[in-house]
Amino acid sequence: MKIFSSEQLYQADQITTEKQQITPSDLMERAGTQIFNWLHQRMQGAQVPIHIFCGIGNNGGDGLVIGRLLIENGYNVHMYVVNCSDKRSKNFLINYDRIKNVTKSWPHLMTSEEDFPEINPEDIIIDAIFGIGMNRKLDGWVKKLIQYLNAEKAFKLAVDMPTGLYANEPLQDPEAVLQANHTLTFQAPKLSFFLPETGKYVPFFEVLEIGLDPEFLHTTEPLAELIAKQEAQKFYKQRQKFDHKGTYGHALVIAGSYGKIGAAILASKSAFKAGAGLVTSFVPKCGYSILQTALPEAMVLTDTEDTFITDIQLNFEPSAIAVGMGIATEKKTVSALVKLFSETKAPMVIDADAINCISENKELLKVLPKYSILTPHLGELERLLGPTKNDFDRIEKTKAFSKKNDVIVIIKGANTITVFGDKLYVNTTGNPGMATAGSGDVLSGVIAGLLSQGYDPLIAAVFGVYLHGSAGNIVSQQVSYEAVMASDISNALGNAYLALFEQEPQPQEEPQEK
Ligand SMILES: NC(=O)C1=CN([C@@H]2O[C@H](COP(=O)(O)OP(=O)(O)OC[C@H]3O[C@@H](n4cnc5c(N)ncnc54)[C@H](OP(=O)(O)O)[C@@H]3O)[C@@H](O)[C@H]2O)[C@@H](O)CC1
Ligand SMILES: Nc1ncnc2c1ncn2[C@@H]1O[C@H](COP(=O)(O)OP(=O)(O)O)[C@@H](O)[C@H]1O
Ligand SMILES: [K+]
Repeated sequence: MKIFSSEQLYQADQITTEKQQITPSDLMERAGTQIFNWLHQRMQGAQVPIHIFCGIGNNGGDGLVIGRLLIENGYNVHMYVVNCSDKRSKNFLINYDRIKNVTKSWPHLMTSEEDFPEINPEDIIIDAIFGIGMNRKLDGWVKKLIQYLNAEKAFKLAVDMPTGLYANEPLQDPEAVLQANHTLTFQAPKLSFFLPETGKYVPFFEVLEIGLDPEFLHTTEPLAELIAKQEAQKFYKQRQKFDHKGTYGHALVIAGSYGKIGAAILASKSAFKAGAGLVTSFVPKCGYSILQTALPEAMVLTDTEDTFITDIQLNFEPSAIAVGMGIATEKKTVSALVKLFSETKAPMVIDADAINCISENKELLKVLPKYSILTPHLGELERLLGPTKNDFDRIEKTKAFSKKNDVIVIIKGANTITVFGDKLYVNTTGNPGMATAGSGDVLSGVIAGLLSQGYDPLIAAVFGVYLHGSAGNIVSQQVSYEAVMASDISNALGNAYLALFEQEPQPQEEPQEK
């Protein structure tokens, strides 16, 4: 699914009305009707008080449409206009006027704190104050209204987006954002829904299609691509009957130091689980017996040094490499990386301490192999790029880094984002159970396993992140978030592959009346 910017959505809006020869208020009617249908299906006429707060732009216009349709269908509706400006949009006014046709109780005009209504915990609040058109900080009584609504226990449903958030810009005032329980967003999710500073205000959302021009949606390069099952399925490469282990490549995992040999085991095992034909683990000498015992399928090469890596001597040509997990940042390890980066042709995942080595020794950037995949968590990313002001600034700086160095960067987090030049891929799988030691090592192994099977680096990155999160979801459903361990995620990779093509359970049909 595509994530469009607010500018692109306005453009889509305009093209749609032109091509479909409809008015903007027809489009607003579609949008409002979708939300009404959503509510009607769930409420089935229940007389719970519904408080609709409408701004003075088109988000407010949507709120007026929803209110009209609810009133027409006999719901218990209370409408308010958050009258923060006299500059009401044309389509707001059209729908303001239409309210007359269905009720004698005109929406309550709010102009100060004195107008805040009483709301009970079991009521419903609909936030149609601002959507993608909010263009400055909320202040005065409007900010107080948001805080007043946040303090209420009533269920809060945001129309298009919670008031106070921008679709694709950083948050300005965390104290002036509606804490929606659920958001119904039109046509495409917004980037801010997926970033830590803003996504916390969008715990649940659904996308409602409003029939924007399919050609525009199809041909426009989006701000970002959302990767869910449907997208991930397309990446999968079917195995052929006469394939043999050579077909799936020989992955090399360079990992571990004294006390951190587990990182090498987790990554090597995950490379196997992702489908690599052969896996060799390169570790300091102290890791030899540990690896041979813990992972008999892997071949092991060792450094001359006992406790950390100093010189990576190979006796084969790897088809893919994952390097850096638990290797520490000793001077000799940095020299080994310089040599590896300069001499190796295989596609490479660069993780953890290998990223820290780059941050501390910028000369490594000069030899960074093109199309390498860097997998930093936020701490590692900031060490690499320097401090960033907010989530959006971080993305922009990562894009610039990716372009400058011709590499793919995976920003790990709740919604991991893969960055390649201006392209962004936002992952949808994963859960807080994965915030556990070693889960990043598993990811590096998975991506190396995909690379070794011949997946293109960008696809290996995006698909690997999806599979890794999906495996994490499978584990957490079995054992709780708390009990997820990295080795469980690795073990669940097989089920993550199976889940890719599993049919979603169909909703049970109501039994027919005899
Ligand atoms: N294609 C689509 O996606 C479709 C979108 N649709 C809907 O339209 C919504 C976007 O509508 P929109 O452009 O009218 O913007 P909206 O969010 O109502 O606010 C703008 C108004 O608020 C004002 N204003 C701004 N900031 C302010 C502030 N801090 N404090 C005070 N005032 C402030 C600003 O005034 P001004 O800056 O001119 O003073 C302007 O009047 C979108 O979210 C969706 O719900 C559907 O109907 C159909 C298809
Ligand atoms: N709250 C979360 N939701 C989803 N995924 C998460 C969450 N927290 C962590 N993860 C995932 O777990 C992995 C953690 O990686 P990392 O921090 O490098 O772990 P480690 O260094 O211990 O191996 C990343 O892939 C990240 O996306
Ligand atoms: K809203």
